Amino acid sequence: MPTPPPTLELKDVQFRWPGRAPFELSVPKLALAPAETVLLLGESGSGKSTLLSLICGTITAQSGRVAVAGTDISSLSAGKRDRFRAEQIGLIFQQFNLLPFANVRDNILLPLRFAPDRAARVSDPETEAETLCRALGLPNNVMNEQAGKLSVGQQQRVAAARALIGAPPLIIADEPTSSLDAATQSAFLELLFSQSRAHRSTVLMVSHDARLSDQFDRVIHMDDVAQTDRNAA
Ligand SMILES: Nc1ncnc2c1ncn2[C@@H]1O[C@H](COP(=O)(O)OP(=O)(O)OP(=O)(O)O)[C@@H](O)[C@H]1O
Repeated sequence: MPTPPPTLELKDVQFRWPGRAPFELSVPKLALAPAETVLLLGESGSGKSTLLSLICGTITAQSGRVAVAGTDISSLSAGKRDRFRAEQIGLIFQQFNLLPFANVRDNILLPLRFAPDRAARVSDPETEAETLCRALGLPNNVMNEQAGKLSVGQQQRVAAARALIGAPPLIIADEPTSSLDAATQSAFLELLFSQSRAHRSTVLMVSHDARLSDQFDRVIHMDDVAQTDRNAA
């Protein structure tokens, strides 16, 4: 069988933050396969967030290729990039970024509003949101609860459901477990992976915490994928 194209591919990427203390990041090669779960480890300041921003297309590289699901993000206009991100990438942030006054249902369904193709994959959004809540271990009847009133662990699961709905090819998680104890972290990852595998979504998670390594298919370190220069001229 032919090898499927990578869900994420970076090739000869060069990016430089401008300013008085410029920071340059270069990534010669990085590829993630469909349904792979990858932990990206790195020290503070090593450029993890910069790399995630390049992958999400919120910043663009000066040169090189950053392709998600086969499309080079730099080939898209800024407006098209926003829609592309909503279609192709499920995001779980460190602070979850839920709308605190909106209910769980509206939080989970939010990305579908900006991503018609992703929405089209969900025949019954309400039922799909409920199914994800159940699979992620949220209590029954949580859909009408105000998101800001849930526990931190529950909010994290709502954020995961929001990222997973409509099965985007790539899930990006930026330190989503840093505020949780080890047992809760591990249980959350189990749930996230069982759902991402069911949808064949690739997961790229960034962390400082090497103790999570065993749960992932592959662990990569910033030092191994990227060269950085803090004094780039
Ligand atoms: N918006 C920006 N403008 C200019 N420089 C920036 C910007 N964002 C980050 N940098 C610089 O890029 C470098 C890498 O920062 P980045 O946030 O990517 O690292 P990180 O590995 O995610 O760190 P942490 O784990 O502490 O979040 C730092 O030197 C930082 O000062």
